Amino acid sequence: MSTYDVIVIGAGPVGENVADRVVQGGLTAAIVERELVGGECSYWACMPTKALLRSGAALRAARQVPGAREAVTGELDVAAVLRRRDDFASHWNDEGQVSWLESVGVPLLRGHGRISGDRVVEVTAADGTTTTVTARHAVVVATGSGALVPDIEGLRDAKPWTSRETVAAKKVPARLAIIGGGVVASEMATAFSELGSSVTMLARDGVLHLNEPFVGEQVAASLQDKGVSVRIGAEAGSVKRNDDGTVSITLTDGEQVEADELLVAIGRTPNTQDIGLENIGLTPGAWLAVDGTMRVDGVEGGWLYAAGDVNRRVLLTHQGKYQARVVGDVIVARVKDEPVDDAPWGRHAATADERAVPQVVFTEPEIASVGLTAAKAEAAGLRIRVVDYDLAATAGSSLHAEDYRGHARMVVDEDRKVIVGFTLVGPDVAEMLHAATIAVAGEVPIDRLWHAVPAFPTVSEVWLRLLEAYGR
Ligand SMILES: Cc1cc2nc3c(=O)[nH]c(=O)nc-3n(C[C@H](O)[C@H](O)[C@H](O)COP(=O)(O)OP(=O)(O)OC[C@H]3O[C@@H](n4cnc5c(N)ncnc54)[C@H](O)[C@@H]3O)c2cc1C
Ligand SMILES: NC(=O)c1ccc[n+]([C@@H]2O[C@H](COP(=O)([O-])OP(=O)(O)OC[C@H]3O[C@@H](n4cnc5c(N)ncnc54)[C@H](O)[C@@H]3O)[C@@H](O)[C@H]2O)c1
Repeated sequence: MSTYDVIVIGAGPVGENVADRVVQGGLTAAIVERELVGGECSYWACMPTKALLRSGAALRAARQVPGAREAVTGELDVAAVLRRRDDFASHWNDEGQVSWLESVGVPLLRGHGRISGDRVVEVTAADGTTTTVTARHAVVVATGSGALVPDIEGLRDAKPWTSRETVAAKKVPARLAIIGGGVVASEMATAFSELGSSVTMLARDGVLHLNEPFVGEQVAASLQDKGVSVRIGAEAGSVKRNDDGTVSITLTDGEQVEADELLVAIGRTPNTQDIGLENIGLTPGAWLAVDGTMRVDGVEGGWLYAAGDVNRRVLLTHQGKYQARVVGDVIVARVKDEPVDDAPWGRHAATADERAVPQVVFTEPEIASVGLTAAKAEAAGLRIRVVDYDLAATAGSSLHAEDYRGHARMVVDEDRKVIVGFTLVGPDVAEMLHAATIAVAGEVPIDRLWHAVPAFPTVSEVWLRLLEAYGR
């Protein structure tokens, strides 16, 4: 039996960062991983999806600028795009990340981790051997999430693609159907239509419908321009994999959709089914509810923490890594009996999870947003003012691309005169997002923002236009 100060279960981006932070704080930590060190993000999510999307975006960008456009004489090289994707997924080999763990002094325990009692974790290796490790102070669950597959008749038997199979696809299907209208569905519809698939998107609840309304409208319109059949309101009733390998989807209105592959992208389920939660009075398969310092609710002694996707606060890598820094620091503070600062915006509170989550969706157009939408701000009881501006109406955007189309929205809390939400839609808006994140997280007063002068001629001049529209 080995003992460490902290044991982390799951070496995705979040678990890795928890372990690193704990060790930086002077404690010992070991990490348990059953698959690849680096987790979903490195091999089947963020990195390979963005690699699949980037070549198409670069081609579009060149085609939107006269002079460059004339130099583009061909179409996307699909094989080269897939090779680049393979490189960004490190060929599904985690040697690089294992070396990093070694370099930061975190032992890796390969195998499936299960909590068998208070602060005790059993690790079952691939050959079936089991090792028991004990944590002196804390166990952190960072086991992430997997694709949710709904109970639709015939769906599981039809062996649909989840995000994993789609992201790692060796060839591009001629016809791809997608159930879902969220982030994965929208990004993969963009990527695969640009790689040559004929895509049908069954977006029961709309396209990116949790964002500002203009987001889904613009993304749906652009997908349609690419030839994607965007079926808002369409719901799959049953699914069948045919003898010739194709898939037939019967919609609830009776219509039939035929495809070569079917991607199911309707959200995530927590990886907590088989981690021993029943041994400590928690429910297997449930999301782990946590307090503001990521300590799991209802565990006597307060030794269990959960960070990243598994706590359902925000299912994004950067936000999970932010939680990891909070967890690592708060465990160290508690062990060393140092003050815990878990007040809003304190060092040991993941306040931004509720107030300032940035996200970029790499569709065409790109979506960059932070904080609350107007609808969510109103639902939260804030007295707001919404300011909109046409992103195409700046000198910077007209230079950036011919026929630039985009939109910006700023949501102002009228009682505090600070921005609580910001959304940008348009080509290459991703890199403009951090200014908005700073304004929202920093609660920068509108009056002071007038002194943050955007450089001319950049697209970010939209900040000045939004302030002018708001008035002084
Ligand atoms: C297609 C797709 C694209 C995405 N794109 C983006 C993006 O562009 N930007 C972004 O911010 N987010 C993106 N996300 C979300 C992002 O991937 C997740 O938020 C992130 O991976 C969560 O990190 P995590 O460490 O919590 O979990 P994971 O990355 O899921 O890692 C959990 C790790 O725990 C291991 N594990 C699980 N159970 C056990 C066990 N019992 N014992 C041992 N090990 C275990 C798993 O093998 C895994 O390695 C995307 C998601 C998907 C599906
Ligand atoms: N660029 C990024 O930041 C990025 C990219 C991909 C994924 N992600 C993360 O991964 C997570 C998972 O993405 P996702 O797209 O699977 O989930 P999602 O929650 O973004 O979207 C799921 C969609 O499916 C719909 N839906 C739910 N049940 C359905 C059903 N039975 N039939 C039809 N539609 C149904 C929902 O209304 C929603 O529109 C997201 O939370 C996101 O944060 C992020």
